Amino acid sequence: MALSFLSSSVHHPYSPTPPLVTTYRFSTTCCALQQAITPAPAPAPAPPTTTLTISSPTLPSPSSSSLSCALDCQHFQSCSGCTHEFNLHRPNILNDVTDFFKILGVDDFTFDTCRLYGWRCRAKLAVRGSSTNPLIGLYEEGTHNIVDIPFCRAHHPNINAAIGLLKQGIVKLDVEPYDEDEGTGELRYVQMAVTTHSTSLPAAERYLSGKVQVSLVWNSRNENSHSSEKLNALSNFLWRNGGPRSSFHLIHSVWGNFQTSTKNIIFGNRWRHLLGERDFWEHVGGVDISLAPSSFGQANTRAFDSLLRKLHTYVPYGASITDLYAGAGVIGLSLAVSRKCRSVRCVEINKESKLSFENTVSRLPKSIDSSISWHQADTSHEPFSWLVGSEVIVVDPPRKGLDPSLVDALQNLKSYKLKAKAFESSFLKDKDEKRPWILRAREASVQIESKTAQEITQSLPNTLIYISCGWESFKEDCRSLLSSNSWRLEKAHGFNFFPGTESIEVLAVFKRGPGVGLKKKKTGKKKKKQQ
Ligand SMILES: C[S@@+](CC[C@H](N)C(=O)[O-])C[C@H]1O[C@@H](n2cnc3c(N)ncnc32)[C@H](O)[C@@H]1O
Repeated sequence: MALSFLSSSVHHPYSPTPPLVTTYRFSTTCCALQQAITPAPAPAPAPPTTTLTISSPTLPSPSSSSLSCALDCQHFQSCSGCTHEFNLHRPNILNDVTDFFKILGVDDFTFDTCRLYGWRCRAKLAVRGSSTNPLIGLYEEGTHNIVDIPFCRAHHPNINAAIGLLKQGIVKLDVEPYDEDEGTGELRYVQMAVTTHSTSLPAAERYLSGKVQVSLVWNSRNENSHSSEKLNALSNFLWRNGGPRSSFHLIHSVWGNFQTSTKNIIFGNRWRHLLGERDFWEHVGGVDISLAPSSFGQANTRAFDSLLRKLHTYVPYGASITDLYAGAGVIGLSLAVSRKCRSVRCVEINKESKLSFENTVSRLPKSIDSSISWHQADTSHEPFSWLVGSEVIVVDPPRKGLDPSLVDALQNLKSYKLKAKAFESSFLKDKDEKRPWILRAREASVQIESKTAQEITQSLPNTLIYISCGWESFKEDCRSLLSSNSWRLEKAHGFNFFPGTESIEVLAVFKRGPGVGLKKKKTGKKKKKQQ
């Protein structure tokens, strides 16, 4: 087993002084290996619950793998971010996941353990405390107390460094952190997003040299309020000390977001670009993607890339696809390039993602000959209209899973189609087009036509690819889809998107048509041999 010293130990001047703990992580040749999980190995004996503190570095023996894949984070007891301290490469939930898929006939479920530390490239953190002692972190479980997490092991190391710099700025400029009880103070939250996309660096150095886009959530209506001078001063401080002219270039850009609501909503609707590059580029799934701070972005960039590459293998070349719950359309656009899709429709409720989608499209290879569209719409309204006309449907819903109306449409595709036909024949006599899926295609929020004329078909999808970050809701949706006999489950893969937690990301591939139901339990009776 190959082990490497934690490369994030490169000490940045704004990183807080690290504790005297030497840690190890498996290199990609060990924990990040793809494992076929059949059957699940017996759980490793529980290691002692003391932090692994080693004064002089010695490599742990291979038998201590549970310790080597330990979180080893001093914030573990108080911070609510991580729930598991050991065996980060194998979350406890995996046994349930493996069993679930096995019962449904998927024996070759795989699990990609991905990067175990420094994986989080996007973090939203509360800012509380005082201007002399700011606290930046997550809530303690079940409370509204903030736990300061300067040494978080999940954060990309440059997020921790940027937090260190931000704290210095708060103290120096006397910025008042938000007080939830009083509704007073200036800085409420900060979002840190890391881009690891600098092609001016050798590939091996890019990840750890990532630059941080800092979004400061300011407790005012807009940038004209009396406290915004301080926001600008804080932004300038970050730029002067962490921007391209500083001795350690750490900051990619600084944004302001304005929020005065007393509710538990992090962002307000108003965003202002303050300093640095406006566009934030990342490279995943074979494409350059642009992500505005207001758009959804996956937290684990590397794991998402692995998932996308696996997903590509399930989409036929030249297919027409619809990407539901699409965000900025990263999945759809990466398929447009890698699978040369004939058409790609992305559907997303958040209008803020539109600009990011358009930016990403602007960098797609010119050779792409695909009809591409992005629609700001609620998938739960008339979902059938988004299902018709594509061979492959990709769904990537939030943790709560698919909207019930979408599950219903997926379960009853054929009857919807019959209704649609009746609808169509009653209207096609009219010159005016009334079919909602055709009208929607025309009214796309963003539409890029293919160079080759594309026929709008009314075929039904044959493949459904479900990407899930919510295991419990996935199980429910999966059972509903299978129980309708409209879909069968063909493949499933897991990805360690959130090491240290009880969550994993699942990629499941369904094919249309009835499949084998739940495997019957063996009764122990031998079947008579057929003569
Ligand atoms: C887990 S994210 C996936 C985003 C995108 N697939 C990606 O990987 O970047 C779920 C997305 O679904 C969107 N969403 C939530 N409810 C929706 C709905 N009813 N209709 C359309 N989109 C929705 C959210 O705004 C969010 O962007």
